[in-house]
Amino acid sequence: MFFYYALAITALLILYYLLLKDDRDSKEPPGPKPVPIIGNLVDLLMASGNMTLALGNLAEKYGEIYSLKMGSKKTVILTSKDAMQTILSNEATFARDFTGMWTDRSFHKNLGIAFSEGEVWEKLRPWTFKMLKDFGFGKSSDMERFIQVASQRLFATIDDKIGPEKKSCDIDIELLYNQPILSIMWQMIVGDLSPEDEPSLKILSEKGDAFVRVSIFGAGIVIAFPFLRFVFPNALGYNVQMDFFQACNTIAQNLFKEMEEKMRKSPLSTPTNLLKAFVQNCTKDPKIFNCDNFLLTFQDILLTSTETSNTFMEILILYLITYPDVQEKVYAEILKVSPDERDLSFSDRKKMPYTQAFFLEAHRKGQPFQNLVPRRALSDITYKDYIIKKDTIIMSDTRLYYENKEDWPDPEVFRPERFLDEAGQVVNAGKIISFSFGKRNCPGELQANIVTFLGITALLQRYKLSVPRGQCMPRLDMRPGLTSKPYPFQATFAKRQ
Ligand code: HEM
Repeated sequence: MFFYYALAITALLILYYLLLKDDRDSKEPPGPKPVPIIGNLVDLLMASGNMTLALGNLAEKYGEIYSLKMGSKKTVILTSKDAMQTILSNEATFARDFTGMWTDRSFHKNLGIAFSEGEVWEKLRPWTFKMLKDFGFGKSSDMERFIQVASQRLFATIDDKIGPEKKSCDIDIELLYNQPILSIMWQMIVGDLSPEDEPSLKILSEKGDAFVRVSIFGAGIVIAFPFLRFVFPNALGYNVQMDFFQACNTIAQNLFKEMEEKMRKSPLSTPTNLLKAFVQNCTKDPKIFNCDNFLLTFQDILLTSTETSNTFMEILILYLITYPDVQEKVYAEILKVSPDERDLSFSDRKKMPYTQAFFLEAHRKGQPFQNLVPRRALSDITYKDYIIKKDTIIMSDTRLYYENKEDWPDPEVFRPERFLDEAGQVVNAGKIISFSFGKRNCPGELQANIVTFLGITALLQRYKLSVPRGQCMPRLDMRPGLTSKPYPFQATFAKRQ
């Protein structure tokens, strides 16, 4: 009998120890006490039903940097610009949370750009973005051509919907720009867009849209408990996500094989696009330049560029219809630089300060990437009096920074003028942090700016946008997901005379 009592007491003591144990070092940032297995999920849920709001709400109690446990993962959350800028610029944070579907999609190997680290990341990221720049990305005249092709295709679809009899029609904005942006990226990787490419683009676009839709659901839970993807693969969207990756891989593999074949026939031809340059490098440095790494680079470029830029386009359209006076001011600048309705070029933006201010304010208020992309500490890091331990996941939340009254008087108001000085020139552009910090920041910032500037100005040259008659004003809060995006809404597209 005594033995069983002793056993029961020991079990209770172990349970008590586990429940109260906090494996945090006193120098680690403060935070709510985690419980075994689920970590701080209850604290997050109690802070808000919306994960992206919950992170900010906890920061109000614990400060600009605090600790949480996502399941068993040690995590710190950064909420001030100073903490993000200092910590994310530290090279000891140039790694990612490489778990769950991110490892499955890359065959459990260190591949590609967005989730790789060490030598692969150090070589592949600068090489890829240099090539994209040499072959069009960043040279605005080539980009302009890519964007014109994509815009013409989109306008033809919209005009078709309006029809010959009418002057306007209502259009769903959700994912409207996914396919046009995808086609721009395709041209940048492959060099052009031929009719034979259309089926591949259609598959990527459809499966990409499905990927984005399911990835909204369950994003938080799967981060904390990656194994759940195998337990509930349908409910958590895992099957759809893997289906998209599989489709990307099949298409990228075919492109790679076809190019290998072409290069065998004429090995000395000069590369004119990223794909060709990649295949050509395979003989020189096969450790980095191989088919697996091409598949993941292809996936990464599509994944990182399409969803983010499409979300930002949705945000821009949302604000243009919600604030018609802002739309009129942007349109007035378009007319001023292009009275004869010629296509704008990226360099025109220098003569359009209000439009630039509109884009900056849309970044501040819309926050397309409110949580940036989590990093992982490669070694212990010191920030002020705190230590972030090796292998801690580092998450950011830009909301409190963008909403604080010291940096932004009247932060709740959408007011592009806050980015203009008295002479009407752009100021404070450096206060926008959507593209993150340090050498692991977003390498596509310039390209994203070119695509969204030319995409929106071409749209406004052709159509006046408004809230459809009889419909309520669209919601201005964002829904959480891979990016924070507007809730589905419609806009009326009326052809300008
Ligand atoms: C409005 C549009 C965009 C926003 C707000 C955005 C923002 C971001 C952010 C916050 C990160 C994470 C950086 C970090 O960890 O510190 C990132 C990563 C990345 N972005 Fe963008 N991005 C946008 C568009 C693009 C475009 C158009 C491209 C490609 C052409 C691109 C390519 C990438 C890549 C490859 C990474 C991973 C970088 C790495 O891990 O080294 N992004 N982006």
